[in-house]
Amino acid sequence: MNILDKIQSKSGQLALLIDPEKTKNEEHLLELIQKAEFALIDFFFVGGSTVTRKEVESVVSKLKKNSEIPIVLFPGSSNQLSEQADALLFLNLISGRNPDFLIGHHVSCAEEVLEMNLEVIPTSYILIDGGKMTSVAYVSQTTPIPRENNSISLKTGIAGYLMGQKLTYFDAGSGAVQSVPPQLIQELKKKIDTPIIVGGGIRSIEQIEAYKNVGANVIVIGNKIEENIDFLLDIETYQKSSFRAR
Ligand SMILES: CC(C)=CCC/C(C)=C/CC/C(C)=C/CC/C(C)=C/COP(=O)(O)OP(=O)(O)O
Ligand SMILES: O=P(O)(O)OC[C@@H](O)CO
Ligand SMILES: [Mg+2]
Repeated sequence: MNILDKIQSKSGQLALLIDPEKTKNEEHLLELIQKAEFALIDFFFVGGSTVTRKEVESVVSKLKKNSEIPIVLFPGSSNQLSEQADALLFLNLISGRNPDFLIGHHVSCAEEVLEMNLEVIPTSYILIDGGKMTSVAYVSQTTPIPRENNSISLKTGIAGYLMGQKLTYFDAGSGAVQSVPPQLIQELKKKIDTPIIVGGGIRSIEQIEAYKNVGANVIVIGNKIEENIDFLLDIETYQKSSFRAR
């Protein structure tokens, strides 16, 4: 099954966001992989707003060597590529109006990406205000959509779909204080049939459950696990109890 089909296949899948700038120690990465496997994590997302190609390649090759969990590139720029990954989110930052993040990075890496053996997934990337300035907003020099304005967020999601994007990623930004309103996902799900990813500031099993219930296909967790790797043990317990309940 390709990665987009796997994303589409059900709601409530989990992605662990690995920031290569914060995983330079191999021992730590191996512990992360082992705990992620026990926790039945569905995807590794790899990327960051200020990461170099060398850092991406090094982390991806270690993940590939030590795990079967699919690796999805979540790039902050046109140089965050690695042929050893399984898929690339070809992000279009459509909540913003910065041409570099709408088309510039894409042109820079176009020929190279076309020749790579990667599944390329055209993705609407929509930043929602998460209650603090985030690295992504700063680096991309874009303004997130006001959190309470579901109408703009919804229309942006629909516009991306009409432009042919295969996936919508709502992000409140790494370390957000408030995560994306679940209601937004519920509303967009009623209107379009492509899958939805949500991330930014997700720190509890209750939030994971809430996003799963509104039909989010993939729920991304980064900072919470960077701060406390044992949150993966809570996820393991949750996953095993929800599998039993089926
Ligand atoms: C087409 C290609 C290859 C790239 C597109 C480039 C675009 C449009 C990127 C979107 C904007 C952006 C900068 C996204 C970064 C996403 C990301 C991996 C965020 C993770 O945030 P961190 O950088 O980890 O934040 P911290 O500083 O909190 O760690
Ligand atoms: O690090 P956190 O806050 O979990 O955010 C994950 C990701 O969606 C950020 O782009
Ligand atoms: Mg980070």
